[in-house]
Amino acid sequence: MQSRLPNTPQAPDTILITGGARRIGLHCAERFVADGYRIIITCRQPRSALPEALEVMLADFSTADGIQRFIDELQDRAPRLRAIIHNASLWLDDSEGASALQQMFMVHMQAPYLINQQCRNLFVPGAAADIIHLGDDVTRKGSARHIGYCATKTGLEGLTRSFAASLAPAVKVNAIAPALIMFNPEDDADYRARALSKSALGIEPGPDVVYQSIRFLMDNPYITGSCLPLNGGRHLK
Ligand SMILES: NC(=O)C1=CN([C@@H]2O[C@H](COP(=O)(O)OP(=O)(O)OC[C@H]3O[C@@H](n4cnc5c(N)ncnc54)[C@H](OP(=O)(O)O)[C@@H]3O)[C@@H](O)[C@H]2O)C=CC1
Ligand SMILES: Nc1nc2c(c(=O)[nH]1)N=C([C@H](O)[C@@H](O)CO)CN2
Repeated sequence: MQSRLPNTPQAPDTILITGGARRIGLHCAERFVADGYRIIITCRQPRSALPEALEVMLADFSTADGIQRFIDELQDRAPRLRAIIHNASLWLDDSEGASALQQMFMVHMQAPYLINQQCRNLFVPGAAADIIHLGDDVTRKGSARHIGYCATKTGLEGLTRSFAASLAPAVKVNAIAPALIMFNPEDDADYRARALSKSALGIEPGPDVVYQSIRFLMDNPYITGSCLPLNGGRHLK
């Protein structure tokens, strides 16, 4: 169960997870619900099979107007936020060139930037507060196959350090830099074998390692401006 702060009549109880209707985000949302939190997730289109416990906000961060509409609706809801998890992401290669880079800039950088800037008031003064950015281990050395993706995830890691400095001590801001967490259904056997071989531990760990990392950062009062590697030892190979 979540730890209730003493002397805070209404402890913050809501966690926002962007892109939380599928895969890692949905897993984390379900784990937080089981731990007693209210969860708001965003997705671009209505989804019928989501757990009823999840509050769903439709949001498309591909345009400035879409980001601002989401922020305005979130302000109208005025949740008492315990944390914001910036999970939404596009993993595009460079075949679409500048169009893909622009789309990933919007999702990986402009949306977190504006949401962090405009929604800091939704955290409860004096209560624990966290912003967590989902980055990528690939920022450690670059990516020949996902140049635009890597650039925008690198920018997101830069936002981590800047917002950590800007929002301290009221809000901790950290990043998690995963490598392979979970494959996509279309990943073939050869791709899967090659991806597994890139790390020292050689496993597809599944989404709960991301949830565990998020909780570690939320539950630790003395970490901010950091980027937590979650890569199975890829840096050792
Ligand atoms: N899966 C892995 O192995 C790894 C994942 N990561 C990172 O972890 C996080 C979660 O990964 P994963 O679950 O695979 O992510 P997904 O590829 O499933 O992306 C998460 C969600 O982001 C949402 N999204 C995409 N574009 C937009 C947009 N324009 N506006 C709003 N939302 C958007 C989508 O939700 P919807 O379609 O419902 O709108 C999508 O399901 C990501 O940030 C990813 O980069 C890093 C390394 C490895
Ligand atoms: N938004 C996404 N980002 C990433 C994904 C994904 O499915 N969605 N997947 C990966 C890969 O697992 C990679 O880490 C290993 O091949 C990276 N980012």
